[in-house]
Amino acid sequence: MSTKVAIQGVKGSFHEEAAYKYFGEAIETVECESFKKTCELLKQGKVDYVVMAIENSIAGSLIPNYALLRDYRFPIVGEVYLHIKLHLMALPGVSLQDIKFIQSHPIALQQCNDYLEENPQFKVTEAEDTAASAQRVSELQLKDTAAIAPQLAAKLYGLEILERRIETNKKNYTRFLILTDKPEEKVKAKVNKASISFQTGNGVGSLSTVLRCFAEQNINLSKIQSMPVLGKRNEYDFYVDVEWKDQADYDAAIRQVLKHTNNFNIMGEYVKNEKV
Ligand SMILES: O=C(O)C(=O)C[C@]1(C(=O)O)C=C[C@@H](O)C=C1
Repeated sequence: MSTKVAIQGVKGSFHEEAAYKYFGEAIETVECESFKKTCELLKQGKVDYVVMAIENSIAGSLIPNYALLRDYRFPIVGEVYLHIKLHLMALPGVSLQDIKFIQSHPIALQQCNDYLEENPQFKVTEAEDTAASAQRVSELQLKDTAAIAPQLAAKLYGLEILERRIETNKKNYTRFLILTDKPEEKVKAKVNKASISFQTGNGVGSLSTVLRCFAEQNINLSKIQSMPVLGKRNEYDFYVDVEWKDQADYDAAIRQVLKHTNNFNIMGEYVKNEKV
């Protein structure tokens, strides 16, 4: 039986591309209409993994997904970075002059702001995800509508690319997390990154004391995100990603951090995705 991976969106979306990049193409991707649905399927044992976007280099963190990580507490077992390349696509035979409407995922639209501003003749509408907009153009045979989507979606839904690489910033990356409820035995020597959450007191220097523990052990902090603790004023959960070269440095830093934090949780230890 092939590995089942829940993705937000339909086949041909960046989530599917991220799943293929991490697992290879011999998997079965399971389409979900929301990130919450992907987590529910994992909880019910209907899939083996979830692929979840967590941040984009232009749009920033996907904050609601931090709440899902907090609520479902699935271990993070890996990460994938994708170079996001966006194309304008339409039915075969349709030319740019025929296009009146453009559809895509709101984040993808945001990433193509310059192109859309330079072409005010197009009426822009939001879709559930990039590939769903390509699927709709194809299924409804919309001759006046183009989708902004990845190349994979053009291939899958039989569309032709009218304009290539219309994203404003060509250095456009999205980071995805790989979640599961049955963590694999990782070869400890290879693991070099972790996602951790904790709370600190609301006092002078309490967060900097924790961060110093990492710095003193030569541990690189690659991301920090805070989320309010539900129902508690001025109290936050901090989510940090850390990277290391020497496992002993990481172990020592964690021993120190434990002395200065509450609700400390290692959400996952995994291999950093170096190749983008
Ligand atoms: O619409 C898609 O194809 C998605 O996979 C969603 C998504 C996102 O959630 O940010 C993924 C990567 C890109 O940044 C744009 C959209």
